[in-house]
Amino acid sequence: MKSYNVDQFKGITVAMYSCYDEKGEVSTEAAKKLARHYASIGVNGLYVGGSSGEGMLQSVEERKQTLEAVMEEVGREMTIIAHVGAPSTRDSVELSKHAEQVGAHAISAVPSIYYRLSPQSVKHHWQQMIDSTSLPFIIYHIPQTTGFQLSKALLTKMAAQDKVIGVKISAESTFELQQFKAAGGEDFLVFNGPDEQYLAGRSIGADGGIGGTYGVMPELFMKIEKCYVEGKMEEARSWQFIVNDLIAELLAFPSLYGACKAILKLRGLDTGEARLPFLPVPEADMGRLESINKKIITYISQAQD
Ligand SMILES: CC(=O)N[C@H](C=O)[C@@H](O)[C@H](O)[C@H](O)CO
Ligand SMILES: CC(=O)C(=O)O
Repeated sequence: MKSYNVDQFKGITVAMYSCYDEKGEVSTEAAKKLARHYASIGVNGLYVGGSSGEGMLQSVEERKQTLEAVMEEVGREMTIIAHVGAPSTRDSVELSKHAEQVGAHAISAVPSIYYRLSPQSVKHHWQQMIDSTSLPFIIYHIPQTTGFQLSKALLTKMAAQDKVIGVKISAESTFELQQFKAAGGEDFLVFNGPDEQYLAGRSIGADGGIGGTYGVMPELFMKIEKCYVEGKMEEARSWQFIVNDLIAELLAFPSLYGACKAILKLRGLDTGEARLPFLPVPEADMGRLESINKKIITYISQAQD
């Protein structure tokens, strides 16, 4: 049994999008407003500075500022996971210590990126972060972007530590998800990564999900979760299909993050543009984006009926 309260991480965790001002600088004001918005609709947790949060495109200082703003605003009401992974172990450890100082509930990290690393190097990289704080640690497995294939053997070794409470798995294999859950044991948390497979992941053993597109429609993922918990599988499935059609439309823009952030802006939640190399929504596509936004809003109101 883990000595940490793992239940607080279950359910829907929004991977927060980056928050910038009109000049492209980190905006703590926008981060607070966005975090407050999620708290107000009853989202369980936030994942800060991950893929959707563009942590890899930000300086260590910018990442600290963002996390501090989120903690200040909602740290007492929501479960906050700080993504502290950076290419260098040094920066990752600095971010880990900072996350503990400001009261985050857990730290999480991808393997170091760019270099092709041995499993021993990745294990050591993660271990330095783990040993630098008393916070629980969540592995972030996203091989399609990092290139690192986390083996069941390494996962099992990591999960044996009390502090390693879970893995967020963004690989699209639900087989791998199930195998990781089995390897980690009953109270080892597995978070579904691909939003398109939330229900599939949940059905095969995931304890909850952490996702980027949740950010523009958390209510719909909360609805899928509710239907699943109540055993209404057909209804859960029909909501997942609705969500998937929306995600397919969002993926057709030059950048998914750019499109989602533009949707938030249409709703009065201005988080600035995604940072380059992520492209903004082309002017010519704004009409299409507006109609997707309207569709999402309609579904959200139906989900709440
Ligand atoms: C690479 C990436 O951003 N992955 C996210 C987290 O796993 C997902 O939430 C996706 O954004 C989502 O599933 C859309 O494909
Ligand atoms: C964790 C995740 O889904 C993201 O960072 O986008």
